[in-house]
Amino acid sequence: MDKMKLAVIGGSGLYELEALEDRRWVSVDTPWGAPSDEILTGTLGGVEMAFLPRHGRGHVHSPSEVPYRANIDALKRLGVTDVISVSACGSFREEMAPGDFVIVDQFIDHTFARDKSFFGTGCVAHVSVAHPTCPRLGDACHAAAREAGVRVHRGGTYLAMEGPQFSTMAESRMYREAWGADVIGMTNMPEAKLAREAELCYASVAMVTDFDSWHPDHGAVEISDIIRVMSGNGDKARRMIGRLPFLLGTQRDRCPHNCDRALEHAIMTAPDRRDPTLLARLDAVAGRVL
Ligand SMILES: CSC[C@H]1O[C@H](OP(=O)(O)O)[C@H](O)[C@@H]1O
Ligand SMILES: Nc1ncnc2[nH]cnc12
Repeated sequence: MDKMKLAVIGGSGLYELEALEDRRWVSVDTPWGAPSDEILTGTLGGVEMAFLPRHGRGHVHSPSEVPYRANIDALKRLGVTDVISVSACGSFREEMAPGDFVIVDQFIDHTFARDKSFFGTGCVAHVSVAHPTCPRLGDACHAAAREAGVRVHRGGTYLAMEGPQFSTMAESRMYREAWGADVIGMTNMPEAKLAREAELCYASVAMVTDFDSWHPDHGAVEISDIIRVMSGNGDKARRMIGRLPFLLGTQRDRCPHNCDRALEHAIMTAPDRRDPTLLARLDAVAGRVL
């Protein structure tokens, strides 16, 4: 058994976790630059926690400019084992209404202007993201949301778009009808891919704020509507997070889905052809296998 250290990455509307005890905002340097903000460390129900506001306090980073690699590296460097992403999203399904939570289990990565891997020339690696979220952590989020009295859906496909503009109506209909997406947001990719490369269990809780722009009765998505729903969603997220320590406990078994062994056979570059400079940058993320 290892010690559980749980991180929450807070999205739009979630910039603080007031309930953390022994709280301290810490600055973490990474070889990939600075994370979105300092990281709040502390405990909740006896479980070690870290909280990182994805857009920074005051919402300073746009979705394309969030330093995704630095964020995941910094959490790994702090000893985090499990990451819960909490995000605002639009919905493509009538039954996934504003105020509902969706425990995402699949992604369509439609982003194109972001660094998507820790690896590259001098150390090439290919991890599997066929199942990009951790079912064990997703189950805990589902149970926690239910215990918190939230209407929650287990499973859904999240379309990650580049943004920052919302979709056109034609795009919205295509994502929904032709691509089969259930919800849409701008941030969970490459975050989920990077968490897998860093051998972290990753679950995504998408909090519905709107029906994007496909719905005949709801018109086009407007930021004012999103902000109105967001604060209620933030309160629900805090209640859900408050239940997690009791469901997860202070110790963890190895991940039964091998999230924490994702790099086991992933590195292709021959040991004698590896670039020492890149290897040094990979110390936290891939130190276990290098
Ligand atoms: C505030 S609406 C658009 C914005 O909200 C979502 O952010 P996050 O995923 O961090 O909660 C969405 O992805 C966009 O970045
Ligand atoms: N409709 C939408 N599209 C993209 N990101 C969102 N975040 C919240 N609602 C969204």
